[in-house]
Amino acid sequence: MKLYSAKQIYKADQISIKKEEIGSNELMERAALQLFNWMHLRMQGAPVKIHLFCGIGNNGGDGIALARHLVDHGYNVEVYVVNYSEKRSKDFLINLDRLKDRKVWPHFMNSDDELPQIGGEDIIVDGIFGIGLNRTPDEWVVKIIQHLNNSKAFILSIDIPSGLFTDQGPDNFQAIIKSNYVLSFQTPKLVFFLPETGTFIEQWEVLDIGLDPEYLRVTETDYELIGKNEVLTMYKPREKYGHKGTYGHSLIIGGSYGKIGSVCLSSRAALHAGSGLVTSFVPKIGYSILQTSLPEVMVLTDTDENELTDIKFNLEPSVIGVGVGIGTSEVTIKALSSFLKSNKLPLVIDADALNILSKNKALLKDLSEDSILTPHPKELERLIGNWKDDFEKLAKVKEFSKKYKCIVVIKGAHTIIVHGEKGYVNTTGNPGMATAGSGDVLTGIITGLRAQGYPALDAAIFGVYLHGRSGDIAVESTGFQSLTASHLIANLAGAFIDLFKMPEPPEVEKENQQN
Ligand SMILES: NC(=O)C1=CN([C@@H]2O[C@H](COP(=O)(O)OP(=O)(O)OC[C@H]3O[C@@H](n4cnc5c(N)ncnc54)[C@H](OP(=O)(O)O)[C@@H]3O)[C@@H](O)[C@H]2O)[C@@H](O)CC1
Ligand SMILES: [K+]
Repeated sequence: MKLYSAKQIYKADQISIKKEEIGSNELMERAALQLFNWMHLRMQGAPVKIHLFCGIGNNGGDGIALARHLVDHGYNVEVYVVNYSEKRSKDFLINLDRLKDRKVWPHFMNSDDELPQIGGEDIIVDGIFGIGLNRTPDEWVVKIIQHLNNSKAFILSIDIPSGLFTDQGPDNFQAIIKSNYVLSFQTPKLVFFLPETGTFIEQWEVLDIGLDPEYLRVTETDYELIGKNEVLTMYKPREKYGHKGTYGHSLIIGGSYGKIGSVCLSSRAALHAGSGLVTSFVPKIGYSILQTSLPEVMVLTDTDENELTDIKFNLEPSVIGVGVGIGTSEVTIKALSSFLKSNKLPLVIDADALNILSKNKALLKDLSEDSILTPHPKELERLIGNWKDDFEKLAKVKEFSKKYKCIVVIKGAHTIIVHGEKGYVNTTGNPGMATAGSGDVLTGIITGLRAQGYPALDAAIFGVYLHGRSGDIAVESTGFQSLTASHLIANLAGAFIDLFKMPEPPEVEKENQQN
């Protein structure tokens, strides 16, 4: 699913109005009707108090139009206009008049007005600012936002939580509505998925207001949301006459004394992701451990007992996953450096290999093209330096990706895969996956997919998706706390099978024969 920028949404809005020959207020009416239907379906006329806080732009206009529909259906509403500017939008004014025709008089809130009482069981509709926010709200508006956040009421935001910029980081976190539910028009916004701003959104849903499908289809976006539909187009079915050679050979290079487990996890994950063959390259200390725990995996060893000192092998793997558990000792840095200098094969690079690259940036130019780097936030900071907000981070990663012709997997609650100018935002996974070895499993999965001939970008996107999906399946039986990295491997099969599961049909009520 494409994540459109505010500029693109405004453009879609203009094109739709022109093509359909409708007034902009008709588009607002569609939006308001969608909002109303969503609420009405859930509330079924319940006499709960609904406080609608509306700005003076089109987000506020949506709120005012929604208020009219709620009034028409007998709901208990109170409307407030947060009067932060003289420049009321045309469609806001049209809808204000329509509301007044119903003898509903909003409270116009100005800088020195008292804040209204809001009960814990009430509902707040947040229509103060939409995607038109372009500067920090005034202090008195921030106070209203804080007041709403401090209430116990359920907050339903129209389009985007008020105070969140659509395409840039926040400058005042106090000025943002903490939303329980966001009904977002046509597209979710990128900020819903970034670590700094995602916390302002508990749940979201898209309402289709019928913006021009042609424009939406042909328009390229900087970011895409990755779900099942997106990865299904990447999936490579197995061929009847395929053999293990068809599905590639993964080489996992890693480990040091006390950290052989990471190699076990990566190697096992590569196997379960479908790699035809898997070989592990470890210090001697890892030999028996791997041979005992993973009979399917072949093992090569370094000349050193405890750490990697000389990475040499005489086989031609399809892909190499390197870095888990290697540590950062001088000899290992040397071994990795000379390996990278001579290597031409596709790479997946993780953990201490990333830390070594950070300290020896000259090595980055030795990476084979389309190498996949999988840093967690700390490793990323070491690689690209710190950032002032998520948008600066993304911009820096894009530069890095272009400079070194690599793919960067920014691990997080919503892992983002960056390739050049484009970012892919993953939707699977859960907090239970923040556990030891989870990253080693991801490295193994991506390596295993790359071995099977998935292009680098597909392997990274699909791998991240599958890893998260396994976590989501696992957590149903483990709970968050007890989920371990091994569960992620054990449930990988389920994640593959789930790709082809049809959605559950809606439950049809049995007809009552007597009526
Ligand atoms: N696109 C679509 O398809 C559809 C969109 N719809 C809805 O429209 C919403 C966007 O509406 P919008 O453009 O009127 O902007 P909105 O967010 O209401 O802000 C209002 C104005 O406030 C101003 N302003 C900004 N920051 C400020 C600040 N800190 N303090 C004070 N003032 C500030 C700024 O004007 P400025 O003063 O800069 O000229 C801005 O224009 C969108 O989210 C959706 O809900 C639907 O109706 C259906 C179709
Ligand atoms: K809003």
